[in-house]
Amino acid sequence: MPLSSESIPARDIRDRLIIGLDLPSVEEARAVVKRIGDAGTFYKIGYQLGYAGGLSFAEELIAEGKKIFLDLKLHDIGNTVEEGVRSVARLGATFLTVHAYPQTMRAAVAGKAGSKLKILAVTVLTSYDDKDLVEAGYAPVPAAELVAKRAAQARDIGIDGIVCAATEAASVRAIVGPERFIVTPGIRPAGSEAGDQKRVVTPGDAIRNGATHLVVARPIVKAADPRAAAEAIVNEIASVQS
Ligand SMILES: O=C(O)c1cc(=O)[nH]c(=O)n1[C@@H]1O[C@H](COP(=O)(O)O)[C@@H](O)[C@H]1O
Repeated sequence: MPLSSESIPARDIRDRLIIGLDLPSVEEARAVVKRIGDAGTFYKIGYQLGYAGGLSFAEELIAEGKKIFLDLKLHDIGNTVEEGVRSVARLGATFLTVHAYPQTMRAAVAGKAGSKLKILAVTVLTSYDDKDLVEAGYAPVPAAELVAKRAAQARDIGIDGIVCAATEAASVRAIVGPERFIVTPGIRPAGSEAGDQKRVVTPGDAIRNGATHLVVARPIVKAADPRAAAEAIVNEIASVQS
């Protein structure tokens, strides 16, 4: 069963919104986190901030009681991924992404052994549609089909959760079973700009489709009032039965 907003306490509903700190410096990220205050409990740090001091900042936020998703999207030879994941596991983050290639996923599962870190497998990026897959060298395959194949492989390898577009969350749930996390970026509140995202869904529909967590960056961190933008999404999550 997907998480139900009726059966989980309010703090856990806030945890279902992961705010992407896609910002150029720790100073700017710290200022945004301060403005969001207790409306934000779970933050994602990816390439932009991660390569600009963001890993130390992640440890700072963890020490303050926030949850951290390190979106490093690892993909390399098995030994490098395994040792990299082992290093990340020591930081105390909650989630880490790897690309959903079987070798990479197996190495990540080995590297996190004995830690609390949860590995999320990125299936097909939400900025890709079927045409982009062909351009990248794949034989014509609908993105949803490739997502399903990779989700099944992730399940068989013992990955903790799947990153996919919320358009595929319901079919992924049927594949991975009731326990795994389904984390969906490409979320756009009604009326907001899609930007480079192609498979976009509103917060409410993503939860209805079975997402356990929503990843939202620009619609919050670039908003005139980031706290209000985060609160509005949390309220939308809370209003939906899933
Ligand atoms: O792994 C991710 O978080 C991710 C996977 C994916 O398929 N699509 C995707 O957009 N993301 C990340 O989710 C965030 C979405 O940002 P916004 O489009 O600004 O909300 C970015 O930080 C992306 O790096």
